[in-house]
Amino acid sequence: KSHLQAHNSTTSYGRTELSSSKKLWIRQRSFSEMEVEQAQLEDDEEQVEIDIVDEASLLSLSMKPDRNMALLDDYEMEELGHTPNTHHRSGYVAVVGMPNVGKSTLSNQMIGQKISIVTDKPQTTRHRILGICSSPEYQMILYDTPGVIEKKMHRLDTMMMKNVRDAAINADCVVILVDACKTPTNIEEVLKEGLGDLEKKPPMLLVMNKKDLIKPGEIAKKLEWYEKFTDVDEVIPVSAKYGHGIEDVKEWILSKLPFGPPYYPKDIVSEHPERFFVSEIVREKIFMQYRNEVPYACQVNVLSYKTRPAAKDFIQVEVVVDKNSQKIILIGKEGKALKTLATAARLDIEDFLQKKVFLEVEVKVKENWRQDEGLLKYYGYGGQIRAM
Ligand SMILES: Nc1nc2c(ncn2[C@@H]2O[C@H](COP(=O)(O)OP(=O)(O)OP(=O)(O)O)[C@@H](O)[C@H]2O)c(=O)[nH]1
Repeated sequence: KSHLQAHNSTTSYGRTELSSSKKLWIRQRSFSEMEVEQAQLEDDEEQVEIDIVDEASLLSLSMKPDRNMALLDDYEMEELGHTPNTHHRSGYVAVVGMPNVGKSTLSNQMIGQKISIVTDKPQTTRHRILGICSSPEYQMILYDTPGVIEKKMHRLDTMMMKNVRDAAINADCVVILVDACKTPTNIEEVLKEGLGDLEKKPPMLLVMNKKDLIKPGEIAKKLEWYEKFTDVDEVIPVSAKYGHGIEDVKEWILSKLPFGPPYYPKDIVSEHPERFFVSEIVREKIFMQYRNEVPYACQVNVLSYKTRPAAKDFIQVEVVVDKNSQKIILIGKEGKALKTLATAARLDIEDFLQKKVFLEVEVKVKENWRQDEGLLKYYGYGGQIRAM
């Protein structure tokens, strides 16, 4: 038997191990009772394991799997009802663009599920969110790259930049997002940051987002400008927020993807563990509730996530900040601010997971975490995320 170890299961989420590449990923699967018990036992030992975890158990989000080492073997295909189809297309799509242009909104619309956080503050997407958009005929693996950053203030920013580059190198095509409200400018800078000095550029689509905010005449003029002064293969105006033009974007991407079997089972929407979404939701709420530099100084870690068949899931989260003054702000008078944050986050997490949870949020000070390369890697900024 090949790459996947099959689990027989009945409820909730499970893990599948790719024994050949030692990759762990989550998919909608279920556990037998014995597995639930075992998972609970493992959970109790989790804290210890985190410290000794080796490189092999990290998910590499930028790695494009080799087709020959297909993730799905014949057994899986059969189980998922996927019959070999020579017209099936699949591939990797890098979404690049300046901060706040709507990359997360576009990805979420394409996948039809809220998977990356959307706020009106720039640079909130730190990790690359890998969303998977599937239909019986295709599978698009979307890289929602972090916002391209101009000022390199922290080591964190440099590591984010590297992630952006890796994303484009692996892509079968690139979607460059620009804000339709802004005066057209050369996209060379964004491209250079995104693609680096690639010899052979993948097919490129320029998506002019937020078209709902400008007049039709202006759209036409800007569209013409981009067609004339950039070397992208096509320009499509869309309104990601209102879902206009999304199908056209999908159609263009589809035409650029190579023929081939799916990389992942069709029921997967993302390669990230659920706990990653939990921390992203908490981060989103921090951005919504606090001002100035506070949200940018926060790192959210999920310390423990226990699934309990007979009770609410128990989730323990820590928010790491640079300074004590930030901690005081986060907690607020008599802990009121933190309570508001935790409630808002819990409601959204419950909505996302479709079940009730118990959420515990704690604030910790770790001076200068944003300059500490070791800590940053540990938090997953090296283009990898810890699989737990
Ligand atoms: N009017 C309008 N607003 C939009 C549209 N698409 C996105 N927005 C808004 O623009 C803001 C930024 O959207 P995001 O999707 O977070 O942008 P992003 O490019 O992922 O941002 P970073 O994480 O900073 O890279 C949010 O307030 C969105 O609601 C659109 O089509 N029309």
